[in-house]
Amino acid sequence: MSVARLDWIAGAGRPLAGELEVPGDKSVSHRAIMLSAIAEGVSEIHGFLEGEDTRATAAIFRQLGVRIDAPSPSRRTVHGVGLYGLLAPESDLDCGNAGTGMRLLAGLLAGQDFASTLVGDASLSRRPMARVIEPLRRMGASIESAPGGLPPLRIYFSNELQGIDFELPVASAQVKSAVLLAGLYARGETRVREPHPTRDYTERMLAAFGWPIRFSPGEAVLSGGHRLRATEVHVPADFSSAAFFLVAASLVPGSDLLLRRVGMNPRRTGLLAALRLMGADITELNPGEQGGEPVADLQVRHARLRGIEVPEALVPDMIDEFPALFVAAALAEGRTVVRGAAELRVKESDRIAVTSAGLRALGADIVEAPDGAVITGGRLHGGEADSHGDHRVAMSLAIAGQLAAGEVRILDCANVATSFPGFDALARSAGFGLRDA
Ligand SMILES: O=C(O)C1=C[C@@H](OP(=O)(O)O)[C@@H](O)[C@H](O)C1
Ligand SMILES: C=C(OP(=O)(O)O)C(=O)O
Repeated sequence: MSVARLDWIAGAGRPLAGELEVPGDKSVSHRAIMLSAIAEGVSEIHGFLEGEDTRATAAIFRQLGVRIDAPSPSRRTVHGVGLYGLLAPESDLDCGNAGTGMRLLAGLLAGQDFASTLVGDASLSRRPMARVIEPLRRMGASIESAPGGLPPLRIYFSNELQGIDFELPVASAQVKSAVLLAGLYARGETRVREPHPTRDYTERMLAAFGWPIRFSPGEAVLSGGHRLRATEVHVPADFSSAAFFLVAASLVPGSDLLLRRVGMNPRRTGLLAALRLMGADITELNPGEQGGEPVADLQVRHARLRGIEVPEALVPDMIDEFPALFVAAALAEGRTVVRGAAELRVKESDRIAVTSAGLRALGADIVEAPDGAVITGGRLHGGEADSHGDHRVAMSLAIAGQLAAGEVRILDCANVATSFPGFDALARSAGFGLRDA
C-alpha cells in the first residue's frame, strides 16, 4: 500500500474556522462493498471512502470476479454476483492495512466453495486473527494462520458451515461481523452476544439488503438460506475522521468550526460524550438521517478542557478515538484516566505505547497502564514524534503540533491515506499549520 515515506511538520496555524465535510465512513464503506458484491443485482454506493483500506477491499472483490465501476470519485457501482457467485482468486488477497477488511473477509470467505489466502501489510501481519479463526472453526470452517494466530490466513473449502451461538470474549464489531457473515452461509441459526454493544453496521446493512435479521444492542441473530438484494447505500461522513477536528477546534483558542453531516451512530460517538465531560463546547445541529444512519452537523468552539476519568462504558464507542483523546488530555487542566482499553494495544500500532511515546517526546506527562494511561495535562514543546505508520496517531500528533510551543516533526504519516486521504489539505483549509517535511 503506502510505500513512499512521508513526514509532516505541524506548527501553530490559525484558529480553526469555516465549514467542512470529512470523507465517508470506513466501516460502512467496507461493508457496502462486501454486501453489494454478494447481493443479486446492481448496487450503487454513494459517499464511498476513497481510502487505501476500502479500496483494497474493492480490489479483492474484483479478484473474486465482481465488476465494480467507479463512475465518479466516492461512487461505486457494484454488479453483485449473488451469495454463491464469487470466483476462486488466482492470487493472494491483499487487505493492506485493514483489520476490518481481513477479519470480515475471513467470515465471508469461510462460506465459499474455493480456497483463498488473505494477506496484509507489516502492521496487519502483526494483528491477532485467532479471535475470528476460533469461532469460524467452531462453525466448521477450515482456516490456517501463521504461528500465533497471525496473518496470512489460508481459508480452505469446507462443507456447509453450522450456525453458532457465540459469546464474544472482547467487544469487537469485526469479530461479530465475521461470524454473522459466515452465518449467511451456515445451516441454522447464528447468534452473537457481545459483552458491550459495538457498532451495528453489519446488522443494519444486512437488513437493508433484505436479509432477515433480529438485532438489539449487544445481540444479533440470523439464519442461513436467504438472499441479499441489491440496494443503494449512502455512506455518512466518518465520525472517526471528524474526531480530529472536534479535538483540534476544542483546543485551539478562537476556533469556531462546523463539521457537516457527520455520522452519529451512537456506537461511534463516545468521544463526543468524553469531550463534553471535559468541558468541550460542541453543538449538534440539523439532526437527520442518511442511508438509515443518524447524521448531524457539529459546531465546535474552543473551550477550556479539564481532565476526566473516562467512563469505561464509553470505551468501545470511542475505540478509534483514543490517540486524539490523549492529545486533548495532554493539553487539558488536570488528570485524565483511561482504563479498560487494552484493545488499543492490538490496533495498527500499540496505540497506548505509540501515542504516549509521541506525546512524551513533546513534553507530555503520561504514565502507561496495561489497559490505559494516566495523563496529566500541561504544555507541549516542539520536537520529533514518531507515528509508527499509524494513521490515527499521525493525525493526532498533527493536532498536538497546533498547540506545541515549537514545530513538531511527525514521522511516517503516509498511512493517513488508509482512512483519511486528503486530511492534510482539509486540515490546512480549516486553519491547521501542517506541511510535508
Ligand atoms: O467493525 C469495524 O468496522 C471496526 C471495528 C473496530 O475494531 P474491533 O472490532 O477490533 O474493535 C474499530 O477499531 C475499527 O476501526 C473498525
Ligand atoms: C483500527 C482501525 O482499523 P482496522 O482495524 O480496520 O485496521 C482504525 O481505523 O483505527
